[in-house]
Amino acid sequence: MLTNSLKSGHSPIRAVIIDLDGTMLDTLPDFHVAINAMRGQFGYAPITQQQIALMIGKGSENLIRSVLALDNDAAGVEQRFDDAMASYQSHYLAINGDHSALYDGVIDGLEAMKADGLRLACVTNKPIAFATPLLAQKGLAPYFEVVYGGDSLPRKKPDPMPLLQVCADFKLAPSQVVAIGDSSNDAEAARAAGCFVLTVPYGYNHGRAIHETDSDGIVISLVDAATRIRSHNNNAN
Ligand SMILES: O=C(O)COP(=O)(O)O
Ligand SMILES: [Mg+2]
Repeated sequence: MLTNSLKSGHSPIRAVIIDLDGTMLDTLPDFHVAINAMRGQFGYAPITQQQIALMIGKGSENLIRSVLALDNDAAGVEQRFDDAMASYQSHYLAINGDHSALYDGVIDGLEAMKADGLRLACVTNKPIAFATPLLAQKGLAPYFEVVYGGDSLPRKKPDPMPLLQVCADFKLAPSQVVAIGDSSNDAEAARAAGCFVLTVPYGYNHGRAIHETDSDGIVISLVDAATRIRSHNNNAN
């Protein structure tokens, strides 16, 4: 049961907003290849997946600034930002999905949610031009009625804007919606929107244990999440 469902009078959950990187797909190897291709072009030494994992979660601009900051002062970062971003984007699009894999239980979890009549949206901080072909390539696109990338709206997670937009699209109150993600960005956005939030422990949370993030529960897979939502709804009014 979702923690907050212990409150009396809770309504059933009707929709689920699911994060992409670190929740449905292990995309770290794609980031690694694209970032090091960009770094090679600029004459910078390759960096490790572990370094990149700490920088993922707040969208491409934040990632590129963090990567450039390894070799540049603040002025150098801004000076090289546009060229580095263009290089990174072309390298990423060239390999998008080639080195990424679905986490266990993703398809089964999405199937279970669909079977339970839940509406599904994907909200990612990944640019929409990366997210759309990636969802299609991995067979995830048909599950989602709505997809928002980090550049689809004026503000991205941890701002609640994309989650509130999904609630509006689905004509649901935030209290009828649960977000599932791997990072504090997802949890903060959900809390600010007034949605429930479940977290997964296997993704990228800026190097922090997911237990440090405030949520309504930690689920080991999307199958586990589907089970929690079903039990919440069985106890709802
Ligand atoms: O691209 C990122 O920074 C993270 O994307 P996510 O929101 O799907 O985890
Ligand atoms: Mg994520």
